[in-house]
Amino acid sequence: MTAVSFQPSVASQQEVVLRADGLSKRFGGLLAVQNVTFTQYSGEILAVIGPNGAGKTTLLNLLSGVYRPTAGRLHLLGRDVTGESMEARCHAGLGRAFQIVRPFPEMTVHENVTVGALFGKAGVSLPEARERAYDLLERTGLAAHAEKAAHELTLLQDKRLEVARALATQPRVLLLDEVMAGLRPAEAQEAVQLVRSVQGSGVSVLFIEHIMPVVRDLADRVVVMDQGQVLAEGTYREVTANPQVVAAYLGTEEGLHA
Ligand SMILES: Nc1ncnc2c1ncn2[C@@H]1O[C@H](COP(=O)(O)OP(=O)(O)OP(=O)(O)O)[C@@H](O)[C@H]1O
Repeated sequence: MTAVSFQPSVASQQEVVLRADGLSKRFGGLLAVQNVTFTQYSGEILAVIGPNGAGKTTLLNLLSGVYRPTAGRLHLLGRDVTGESMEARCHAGLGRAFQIVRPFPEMTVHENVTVGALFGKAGVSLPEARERAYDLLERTGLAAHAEKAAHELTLLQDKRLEVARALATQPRVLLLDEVMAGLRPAEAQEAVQLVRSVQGSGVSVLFIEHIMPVVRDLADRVVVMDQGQVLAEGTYREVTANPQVVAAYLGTEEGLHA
């Protein structure tokens, strides 16, 4: 398989926020991620898609520092973070929101986000963290629920809380792991607006998503993975017209848009 080289003309003028060079991850006999190379530019929304088992979650775990790569390097904002922990990457500007939301259930919504603010950057005082948390609750549409216990939230509100907690760490790059999963179409549209507003605040977003209309609406660029490798890279229109991509999704256009 050959990865399609893609050089965005405008983005190439911009700062590189994330650069993966030949990232690989082996689990025993399985190369779950193989020689993955891509660049993300400042302000871009980059989607990572691919059929089940393609290696997307493993790649996200390599980016956020859950796993160390078997081979390859990762640069965050020009700095080599390959050997650094999740915490160090978080302090360096990488935030992550998870598919399975795990807030502290007995703490209030506001307290949950305050914890994120305290965790993210060294030297943030408690009053500053509390202030930032209120600001983020406004931005993520949760202000009216600030004093509720986190376990009282609906699924959509949970996802908003997860994004607010990740933003509280003041990331330059936000990784989103299938945050639309389980949402009804109208709720997914609300979540799309939230991600757009995150981008509007100057944060670059890299997301894994199975829901193709969400990918179409959000992604400036799409990286398609299959069997651990980058199969194609380009705009949504380019990658969905690529016969190799169509073939990877069960060999039919319907598979791609299912
Ligand atoms: N911790 C692990 N140990 C062993 N194998 C693993 C581990 N994590 C993932 N794998 C394997 O690596 C391959 C890629 O899995 P991964 O979860 O990254 O794919 P994915 O694209 O995220 O899939 P999905 O869309 O179904 O979530 C799969 O074959 C999976 O079984």
